[in-house]
Order: sequence, then C-alpha cells, then structure tokens
Amino acid sequence: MIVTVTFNPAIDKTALVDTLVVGGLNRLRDVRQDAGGKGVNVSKTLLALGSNSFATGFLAGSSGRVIEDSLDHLGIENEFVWVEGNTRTNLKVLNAKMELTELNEPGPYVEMEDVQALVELIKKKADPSSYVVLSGNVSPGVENKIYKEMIASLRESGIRVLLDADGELFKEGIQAKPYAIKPNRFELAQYFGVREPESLEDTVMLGEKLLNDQTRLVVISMGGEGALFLSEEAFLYCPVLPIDLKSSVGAGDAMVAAMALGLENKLSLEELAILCMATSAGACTTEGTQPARLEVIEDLKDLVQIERMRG
Ligand SMILES: Nc1ncnc2c1ncn2[C@@H]1O[C@H](COP(=O)(O)OP(=O)(O)O)[C@@H](O)[C@H]1O
Ligand SMILES: O=P(O)(O)OC[C@H]1O[C@](O)(COP(=O)(O)O)[C@@H](O)[C@@H]1O
Repeated sequence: MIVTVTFNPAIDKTALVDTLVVGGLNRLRDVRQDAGGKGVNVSKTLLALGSNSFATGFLAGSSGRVIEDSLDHLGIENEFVWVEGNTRTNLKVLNAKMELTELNEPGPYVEMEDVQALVELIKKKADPSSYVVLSGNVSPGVENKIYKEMIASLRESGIRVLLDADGELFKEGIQAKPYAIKPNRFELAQYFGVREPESLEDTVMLGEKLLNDQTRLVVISMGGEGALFLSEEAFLYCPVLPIDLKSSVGAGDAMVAAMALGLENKLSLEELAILCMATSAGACTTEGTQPARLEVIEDLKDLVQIERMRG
C-alpha cells in the first residue's frame, strides 16, 4: 500500500493569460479547478496508473470538503485530520509562452497535537511493505524538522519514505535518510548552497552525494530537460519526451507517483525511469493538474530514451 501524506493540500486554480502584467490588471481565461496539493496529486496519478493508495494529511473548511469529495468521487481511500480554517487555494497562471507563475497560499494553521493525530493515522495504515510519500510544503505552525522526525519514526516501524520537499524541509528531511527523494535541479542546488549546475555531469556529482546506505534512489527532475535516475544499480539520464504541452503543474507529482509504484513493484532502475518519464510527460499533456490516461502513458513509454551514465 502506498500512503500519500499532504500536510498542505490545495485547490489548484489554473488559468491562462496572454501576458502576465506585474502591477497591472490581468484578465484570466480558461480557469479550471482541481483538487490538489502534492500528495493528493500523487494519489490521483496512482489511480490513473491502476494502483490504489491511501491519501491523508490535513484538511479544513469548505475547500477541504471539496478535496475530500473529489477523492471520494474518484474512489481514492482517504482519511484526513480536520483543522480550523480553510484549505488553501493556489493560483497557477500560464502565459502565451507557456511560462508558469505560481501563487501558493500559506494554508491553515496546524497545531502540534494535530500532527500527532496524523502520525498515528499513518502508522495505522502503513506497514513494513508500505511506501509513505511525504511531499510538499507544510502549514504554518508546523516546524521544518517535521519530515525529519517522521522519517525517523516511520523507519522504527520498518516503513520506507519517499520525500519530495524543498528548502528547509528538504534540508532537514535528508538528514533522516529517506528511502527515495525527488529534488528538482533548483532544490538540489539550494540544498548544497551552489548555483544550479549546467552540465549533466555536475548535476550527477551533486545528486550522488545524497545516495547512501538508506537513501537508495535519487531522481533529479529537470523540467523540460528530462531527468536523472541514480541508484547503486546505475546512473541513467532520460531526455525530455516530445509532447504537446498543456500544463506542467503536477508533472513533478506524477513523477513521484511513478517512483512509488516502481519501488512497490520492484522495477529495475531502467523500468522505473521509463515509467517516471512517461507518467510525468503525460501529466504535461493535460490541463491543470490532471494525470494522463493510462493508454497515453503506455504510448509515451515507447518514446523514452535512456542514456547510461554509469553502471
Ligand atoms: N515541457 C515538458 N515536456 C515533457 N515533460 C516534461 C516537461 N516539463 C516537465 N516534464 C516532465 O516532468 C518531470 C518533472 O518536472 P519538473 O518541472 O522537473 O518537476 P517539479 O515540478 O517537481 O519541479 C520532468 O523531469 C519531465 O520528465
Ligand atoms: O506544497 P507546495 O510546495 O506549496 O506545492 C503545492 C502545489 O504543488 C502542486 O502539487 C504541483 O506540484 P508539481 O508541479 O511540483 O508537481 C500543486 O498541486 C500545488 O498547488
């Protein structure tokens, strides 16, 4: 069973504008809403891939109900800890050049006792065969060391964690050596306090420093430049797939879903890379944060190219 944990879910509002004017009036078109937040998107993608998951985290107010209803409607098993306030709405604006501007709200306040309730819920659902996906930002009130503490505590119960976070959450979380991680190139550089590496070799050099006796899989996503897959088995580079881009929001989450499924199904690194590339490219072919249909993902798999950098 894959358990997805979203501390700070969101209703994702995606809209188009010809040119985004900072400090001026912008009239949005093609506005659409999706139940989102990183873990929620991972669960939705897993469903598209034909896999069940259990979605949990924090929800609040009427926006929280919208997300819960959406998961129920899709048939995704879920149980959230309910807190005061209202789940956030995040605005994603794409201009005519398909450049994305994201405006993410902070989300409702969460007390430490709510975090305790969440940890108990996760432990009730997960067992040593489970992968727990910890992804995204946390709500105000939650400390940056939370993922680090949760990874350590889940490990005591034999549960493996896949971490997808940025900034301090990532920095702290890494210290507890999660089983798998998916930084993008910016997050990787931020972690090491360096400028974004330009070459694949330099990116690999940073990424391999994060592999260790417990962190067995490092996937570095590079947006329109593809992704790197590092494990003790091999180091692989996959160039980006040629697709008709609709929205890249949720592409990272799609990749995380494919990683979790690949690990659960014990795929080889090469098979896992193919699934990740096809699933994330598929997410880019849909509007908003919707995952692609399984047939689309299957077709995209044929386009994946793999360059072996080591192993
Ligand atoms: N324009 C694109 N065309 C095809 N695939 C893409 C595109 N943008 C992203 N992807 C795929 O999605 C993956 C994750 O995207 P990325 O933007 O790196 O994630 P994140 O949102 O986590 O930063 C990429 O590694 C790539 O496989
Ligand atoms: O928790 P954060 O870091 O604020 O990110 C939340 C946002 O990320 C998303 O999950 C999309 O993430 P990706 O584009 O990285 O896949 C949106 O659904 C959501 O609004």
